[in-house]
This record gives sequence, C-alpha cells and structure tokens, in this order.
Amino acid sequence: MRLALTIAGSDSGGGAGIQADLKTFSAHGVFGMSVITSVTAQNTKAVIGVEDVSPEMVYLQIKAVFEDLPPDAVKIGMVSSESIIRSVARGLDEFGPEKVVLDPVMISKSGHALLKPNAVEALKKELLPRCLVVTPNIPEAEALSGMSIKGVEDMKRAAERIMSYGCRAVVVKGGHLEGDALDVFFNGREFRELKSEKICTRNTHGTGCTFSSAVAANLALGYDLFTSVRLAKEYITVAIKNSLNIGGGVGPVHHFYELYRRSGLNV
Ligand SMILES: Nc1ncnc2c1ncn2[C@@H]1O[C@H](COP(=O)(O)OP(=O)(O)O)[C@@H](O)[C@H]1O
Ligand SMILES: Cc1ncc(COP(=O)(O)O)c(N)n1
Repeated sequence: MRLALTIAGSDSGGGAGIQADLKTFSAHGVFGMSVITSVTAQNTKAVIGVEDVSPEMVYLQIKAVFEDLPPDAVKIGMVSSESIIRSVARGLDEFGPEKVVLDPVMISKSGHALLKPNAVEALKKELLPRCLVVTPNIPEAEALSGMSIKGVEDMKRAAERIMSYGCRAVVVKGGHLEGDALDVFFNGREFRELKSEKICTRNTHGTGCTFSSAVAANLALGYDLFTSVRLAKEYITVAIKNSLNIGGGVGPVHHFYELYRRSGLNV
C-alpha cells in the first residue's frame, strides 16, 4: 500500500482542505494521513471562523506520522501563518520527504483570506525551496511572482520567477482566466501546456486542493512528475464535470474511484 500525507486546514463543509485531500487519496487507492494546521468553520457560502492549531502541535503531528508511517508523498495546503510555516519547514527538514507538492493556498473561493498577508514571504523562503512542485492559481502566482498575469505568456514568465525561489517545478493553474482551462507546467528546462475545455459550472469548491492531492497521490504511486500532473489534470476535469450542486454557494467537486474510472465504469 502506498501512503500519502496532507498537511492542510480542515473544511467543515467537506469540499476543500483536508477533507478533499483524503477523498482524493482514497479515490486513487492510496492510504491517506493528515496533519491539521487550522480548523475552519466553512460551508459552500462562507468561512465564518478560523482557529489555528498551535505550531508545536503541527510539528508533533508530522513527527507522529513520519516516525511510524513514512509517506511516499506529501501535499501541503493551507498553512495560515508564519509560525505554522516554520513548524512545517522544521518537520520537512527533520524527516526529509523527497516528493512534496505545495498548493500555496491564499484565499478561499468564497473570498476569505486563509494565509496571513505577512506570511507570503515565509512561504516563499521556507517552503518553496523544500518542495518538488508548487501549484499556484493565477492570483497566487501573481502574489508569488510579483507580476500581473493576463495570459499564457505571463503564466510562463511567472513560472520562471517562482522557480527562482528554489522549487524544482511549477504548475501555474489557469482556471481563473477566460477561455480554456489551461495550466502551464515548467521544470526549469521545458514548458508544457495542459489544456481542457472550461466546464460551465459554479461548483468548483476544492478544485485546487483536489488537483494538488491528485499530483501527490500519483507521485506516491510511483509515476514521474509530469505524468503525475497530467493524470491529476484528468482527475480534476472529471471531478468538476461531476461536481455537486449542494449548498447555497460554490458547491464541491465530486470524487470517485479512479480505478473504476480507468476500467471504464461510470461511477
Ligand atoms: N470550470 C473549469 N473547467 C475545467 N477545469 C477547470 C475549471 N476551473 C478550474 N479548472 C481546473 O482545475 C484546476 C484548479 O484550478 P484553479 O481554479 O485555477 O485553481 P484553484 O482551485 O487553486 O483556484 C486546474 O487544473 C484548472 O485548469
Ligand atoms: C481549509 C481550506 N483549504 C483550502 C481551501 C481553498 O479551496 P477553495 O479555493 O476551493 O475554496 C479552503 N477553502 N479551505
């Protein structure tokens, strides 16, 4: 059995964060584990409360997992504050996982800040150099690169700038731009574009969490980095096609058994 760990925030509504990550791991047939950084009181409409877990407790969860159940890949999502970022960096240094996917979560689909603005620098300095791939959406790529992004050429320039912080690859996700859902992969040598038709739905809660967890699950299964990203793009596209019109706001994407889908069953 392959093991994957998510280090992220809890979403009580079940659409994003830890909950989306564990559903994604299960759908890929990977055993999921979690380190909770923050508890959010959240639904499809709003985030009505956020309470961070103490930095020491974040570190202890990482230690507990790694000392007994070393993961084949790690995904990092909401990290909330500078002190939590430092705890995560400490854990990564101590246990040295090779396959780390960082989704630099900043603002929820419902518009609530999930990373303190003064923690962006710590994210860049402490976490980017320790990860294999970082998966920003357009506003996150703008914040990390310090440039505005209007189209695919800007996505490529931003990816180059983000690489300079020391990660080994970047996927700039284009879901927030007009036109096709086009993502740009860059590994320091070549750019590759991953494209799908834009699905017309407002139910995209959890897309970024699901995409990055699918990358981590595929890495845990032993796929190379680009294949892991390509399969994650397929997974998120089907999960958005099957997204759920539940709740009164931005509904969640739907997870299903990847293995069943691959064998042609319509789950
Ligand atoms: N309406 C959509 N139709 C198809 N793919 C989408 C749609 N919205 C987002 N995606 C894809 O979902 C993934 C996550 O996208 P994005 O919305 O950009 O990130 P985030 O959820 O972090 O804001 C990307 O692969 C993106 O291309
Ligand atoms: C705990 C947590 N983590 C991440 C997100 C981002 O997901 P989205 O951008 O789909 O709201 C979220 N809303 N909540």
